Amino acid sequence: MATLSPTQLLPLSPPIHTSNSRHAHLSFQSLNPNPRIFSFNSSVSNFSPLPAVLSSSPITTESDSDIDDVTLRRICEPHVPDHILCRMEELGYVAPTPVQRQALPTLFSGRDCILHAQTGSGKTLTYLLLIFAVVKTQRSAVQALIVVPTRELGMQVTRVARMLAAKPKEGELEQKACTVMALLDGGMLTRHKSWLKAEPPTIVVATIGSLCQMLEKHIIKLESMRVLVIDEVDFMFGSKQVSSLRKLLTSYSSINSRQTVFASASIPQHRRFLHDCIQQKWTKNDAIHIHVNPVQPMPLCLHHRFVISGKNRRHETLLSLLKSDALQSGIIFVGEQSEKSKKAGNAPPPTLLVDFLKASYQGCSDILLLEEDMNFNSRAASLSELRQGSSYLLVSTDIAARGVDLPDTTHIYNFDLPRTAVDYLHRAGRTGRKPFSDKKCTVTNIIMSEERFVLQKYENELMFNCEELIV
Ligand SMILES: Nc1ncnc2c1ncn2[C@@H]1O[C@H](COP(=O)(O)OP(=O)(O)OP(=O)(O)O)[C@@H](O)[C@H]1O
Repeated sequence: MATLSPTQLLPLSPPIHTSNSRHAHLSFQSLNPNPRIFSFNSSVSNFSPLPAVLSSSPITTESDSDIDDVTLRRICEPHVPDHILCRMEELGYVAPTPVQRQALPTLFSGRDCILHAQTGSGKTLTYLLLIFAVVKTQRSAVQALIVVPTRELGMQVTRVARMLAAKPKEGELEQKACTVMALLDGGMLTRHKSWLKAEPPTIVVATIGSLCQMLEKHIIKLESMRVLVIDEVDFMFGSKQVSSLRKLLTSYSSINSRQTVFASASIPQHRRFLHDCIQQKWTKNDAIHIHVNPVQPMPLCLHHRFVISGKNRRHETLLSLLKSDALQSGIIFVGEQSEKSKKAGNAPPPTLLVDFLKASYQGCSDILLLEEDMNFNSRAASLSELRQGSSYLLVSTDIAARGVDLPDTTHIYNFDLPRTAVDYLHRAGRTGRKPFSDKKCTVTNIIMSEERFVLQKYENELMFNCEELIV
């Protein structure tokens, strides 16, 4: 199984026809000269003609004005219980985002789906609403499983699911409240064991490592699972845990008894992935790829800049950017420490940067660190502190690049360039996360002159423009 890498994207075919021109789609295909390298299933060597279900068609046949007025409630009724819809509205989810408008009717029809839409477009609420439509809280069994790549993303998805699942008001319904368990690496598995034995939760949000431990010991059972979601699917298939993921998709439950949803903002070679999903029986034959806004992989509200800086001046460059941006809240992405540097006993670069900022930057009350080597409690504490603070500066490795939702983030700084275009897309997507806001957010790259061509390559692949800033 090969890992997924950045691929060049190019408009390939003419728009796939839709009955409504506003939903017209273009398909993209990787230009990678050796497609097997990036395959989700390198064993599939001969391509049969691609299945006819490759791209989404418009789900609705309503007129333009109806579409403009449509509410999430209208799309979800009668599938999602009313108390969940009320809670959803209390939380401020009233109008659907494009992915919700396009995907929910298909999801409610029971089809397996690859949910492919920009960062910050509302994919989490989309699959959670499907789950709430399907599960029956009277049954005492795990009925929905959401698999995520990191503990941080798992905590966030659990938080949203629990907010939506808040107990029905007294007398309103005889229903039991829906329970949500977070089964995440670094958690207390003994506590979870007792919970699973006493009364299985309705929804489980899990990282694959912890989940497999529970599955192998038969502590968690998935026979009653009706919905399986794999979030950040391209990352999951490119990770070391791919064999566990394949096993989960094929051995612990049957595609016929569950609905399978794969979600991500980046699915390189998505046509091939859909093909492999069907061939490998990870999904049913009529699985659909719903690709929202394929001509624009990067959210339009982002303004991209770059600053050329000498290697030894990057801390000062960052400091002067922070001062001139007068930012409210931002994330600074730093590359991982090399093995050589670790062996030499050097402090990790994110730690050094936090120390530098604490000593020299007064513009932000909270300067926090998030990196893989921190213990799980400190990682959790960093994120929950951020969610409470009104102004923050988070210094992080790519651990915060996928899925983490901090809607108040207005600025992203790439102190080190990401390794791939896909990584750039996800880092940049940690800002501009208020679906109905037209506020511009900024992504700034601090680069050395010899890195300009790398950034240019990302601009071409992801179809955005980066403006030079002289500081
Ligand atoms: N219908 C809606 N109305 C208002 N806000 C919404 C709606 N749906 C989602 N949001 C908000 O949009 C933000 C982004 O949503 P979400 O985290 O689901 O994005 P995503 O598509 O999963 O992004 P990523 O690919 O980066 O993980 C969240 O803060 C969420 O609360």
